[in-house]
Amino acid sequence: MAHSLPVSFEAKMKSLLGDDYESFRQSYHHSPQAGIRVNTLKISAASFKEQSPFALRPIPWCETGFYLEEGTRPGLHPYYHAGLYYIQEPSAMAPVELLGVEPGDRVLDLCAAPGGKSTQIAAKLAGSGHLVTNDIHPDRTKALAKNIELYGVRNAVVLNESPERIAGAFPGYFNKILIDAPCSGEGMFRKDEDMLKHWKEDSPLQYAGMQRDILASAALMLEPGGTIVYSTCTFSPEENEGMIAVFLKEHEDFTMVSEKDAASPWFSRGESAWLLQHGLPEAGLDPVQDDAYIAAAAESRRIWPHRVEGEGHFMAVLRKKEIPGGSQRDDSNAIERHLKEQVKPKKDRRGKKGVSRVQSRDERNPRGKQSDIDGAALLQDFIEQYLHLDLGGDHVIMHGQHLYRSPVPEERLKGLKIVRAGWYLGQVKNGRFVPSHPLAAALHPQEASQVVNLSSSNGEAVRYLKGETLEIGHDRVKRGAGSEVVQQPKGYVLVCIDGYAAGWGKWQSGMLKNEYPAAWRWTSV
Ligand SMILES: C[S@@+](CC[C@H](N)C(=O)[O-])C[C@H]1O[C@@H](n2cnc3c(N)ncnc32)[C@H](O)[C@@H]1O
Repeated sequence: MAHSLPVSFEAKMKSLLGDDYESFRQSYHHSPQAGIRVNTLKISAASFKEQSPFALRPIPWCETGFYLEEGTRPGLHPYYHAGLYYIQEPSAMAPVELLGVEPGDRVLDLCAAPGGKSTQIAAKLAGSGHLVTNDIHPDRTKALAKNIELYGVRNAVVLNESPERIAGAFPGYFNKILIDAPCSGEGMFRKDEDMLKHWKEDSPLQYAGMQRDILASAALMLEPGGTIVYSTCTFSPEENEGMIAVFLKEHEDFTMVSEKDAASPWFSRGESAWLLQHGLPEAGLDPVQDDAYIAAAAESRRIWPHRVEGEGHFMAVLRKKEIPGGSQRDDSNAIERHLKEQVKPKKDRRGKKGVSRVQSRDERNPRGKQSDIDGAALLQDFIEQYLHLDLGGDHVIMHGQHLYRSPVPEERLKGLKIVRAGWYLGQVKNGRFVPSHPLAAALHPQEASQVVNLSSSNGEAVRYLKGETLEIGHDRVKRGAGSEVVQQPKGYVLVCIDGYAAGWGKWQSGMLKNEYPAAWRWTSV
């Protein structure tokens, strides 16, 4: 499709790209490539490849990412609802690959909705360490929270905050931070008509102000030796190399990292020389005095739609210098000590392994309700009856009647707008623990005492996802670990699709009552 582009955008790109402009312009005659990224919290990329309902072609910069053939509709398969993959534009998979996330890391995704990169980070954490994921727009955090839950992430906190306020609560705390910045979106013109419609000649400079503030807050939250990846989906030098040059000038304790992807043939280098044409005075940079910062900014990476199969993207990897001979997390150690004093783990009131006494907001309130305090016991009863799971009791917290397993001490989140305090486990209702859908979505079948498996290929899974009650014989209610039939099944069963958790059902006398949440239901015919 040959998009018509804003005249001033075309003129600017022509002046920047020179001889390369024609092939750049030609790329707008091709459709954008669709992609999916396999959710390795649920299935390995190798296993998914074997059972994939779609033809897959590897995306070179992301081991778990695949191109789809044109016309494929991955959102219309039960595997999507079982959280086996995330539908993601191929270039958008690159920034997290550069962040180098490893299990055990403390990661912040500052501009995260709807959660493509957060789910990718969570997959790399593989349940160890934690993710704080945030977006400033309240509506967009709903989609973010839903995706975190659909993908079975157990170790993420979802916030709806400004970066400055998060910085107040987490100084020097994270070792990896992703800033997938709000931007003028020039790289998405081919894929998203809205970006094209909203673009104005001064959009880059408007976004640049925002980006500068976000980067400054992120710098405060990074521990020495830690890494920030800054990415945009736009071409303008003002929001890219210019932003990085200014950041380096204002943060002498940071350096550019270039070696990580030096050998990546699909990424191009940044273009510092462009700053001489666009954005230097506005950014407060002097071409002579600041030449070292301007040159360093070229160590960034660009993805060009006319050079690879993907939309336009920019990425820079920044490292905070280590403190020679010093503790690398001085700040946060002090805060940690302070928090430990405030939140001493209390003795397990039931004396059992599993859920210890719940940290309840109301518990610290002398007028707290008795029902809240019973939350730990009710949850523990549920776990004993239905699950094989050790939640690590100190982390279970209660907000009102709702129980979460939080990966960060609750005190740390005080005063922040919390969308999800962690893995949402369920709620206390009429004196019972009612398990949540996110609890089911993040379980592995072997962690459930009763499992019913539905097939994706005979219509049964779709009927479940539509909210129907299903006839399921006793012989199909199995123990999660193995294929043994449960002798006297009763109550909650984990409903799986081809062996992957999709939600709850309640089994009784050959009928599976549907517990799939109404808001999540399959609505297509
Ligand atoms: C490029 S999108 C993020 C896409 C997301 N990383 C993903 O992979 O799905 C940028 C996001 O930044 C959010 N945003 C805008 N200004 C922000 C700010 N000052 N602080 C945090 N987030 C902000 C927007 O609401 C938007 O969701």
